[in-house]
Amino acid sequence: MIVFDSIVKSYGANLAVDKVSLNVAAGEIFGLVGPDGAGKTTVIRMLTGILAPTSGSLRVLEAANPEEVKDKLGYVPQRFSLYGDLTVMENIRVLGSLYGQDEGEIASRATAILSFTNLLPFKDRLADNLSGGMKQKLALAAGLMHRPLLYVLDEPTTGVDPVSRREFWRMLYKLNKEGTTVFVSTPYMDEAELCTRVAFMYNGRIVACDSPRGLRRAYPHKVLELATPGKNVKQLLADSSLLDINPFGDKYHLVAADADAAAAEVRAALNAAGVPIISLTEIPPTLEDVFVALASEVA
Ligand SMILES: Nc1ncnc2c1ncn2[C@@H]1O[C@H](COP(=O)(O)OP(=O)(O)OP(=O)(O)O)[C@@H](O)[C@H]1O
Repeated sequence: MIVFDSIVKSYGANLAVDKVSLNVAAGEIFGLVGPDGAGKTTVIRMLTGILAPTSGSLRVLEAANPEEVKDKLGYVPQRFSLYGDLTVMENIRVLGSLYGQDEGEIASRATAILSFTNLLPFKDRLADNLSGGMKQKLALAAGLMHRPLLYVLDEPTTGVDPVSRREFWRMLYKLNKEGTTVFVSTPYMDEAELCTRVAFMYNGRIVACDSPRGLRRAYPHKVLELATPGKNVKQLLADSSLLDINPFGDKYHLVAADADAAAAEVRAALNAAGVPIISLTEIPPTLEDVFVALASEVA
């Protein structure tokens, strides 16, 4: 459905996308995951035909130029602009008419989509008066007016509260079950977990691409989760054999080659400093652990 072959995009001397190759099959929820500035938006702009690559070749829905398959492609850009002074229903209808749909088609499709996105009760509300989460849902709804085969979303949940994010993902799943392939970029690792496959992007490059389970399985280290009220953990463990120490919410993830040996070392160092340990246990690596390790390998 999507093939990127050694795609490069540079802005002058700035190499935004560096030899990216991707292969996305029909039916996937494919996640492009990476921090701000990694190059995700640039990839998506090439995928949707807004930007042309500097070099390399791509195919989207069998076409070498995504412009040719625009009618089968839905796109929600990072900064989706709604008409604040129009209602929810009016916003949707405007988009329908942009796609050249006739009045009857627009009316029935708009109602179906607003019902799908749970926005029907708010159809007469001005877009300006929607909450952040509802605005995102309206953006999602708008991109569905023409029943896309491939749905491309650029960081659709950035700045949205966790409950709305979950609901948004439930809708993506529902859409996917109905046969739409989803390509979504996100900076959030919990969202990466929800994808069928994930490409990790860092500094313009894809540093790994696999299912969330496959990515975790390939992780070469052990992770210990440490809960402690101590504040200077990094300093206290600076001379240990730990490979990395990363704050993780109100805990720490300690990366080690040998979990048992590292646990003994950590207990000894914190005990010696009089720092209490609330818990210290080996846990399976999270995708964030995997990404941090991959990013430091290529940095
Ligand atoms: N029009 C442009 N001109 C020059 N440099 C650009 C342009 N657009 C993007 N860049 C640069 O290309 C790199 C990748 O940017 P891109 O927006 O694709 O990243 P991103 O992963 O989507 O991050 P963000 O979430 O911040 O948008 C960055 O270094 C950015 O500054």
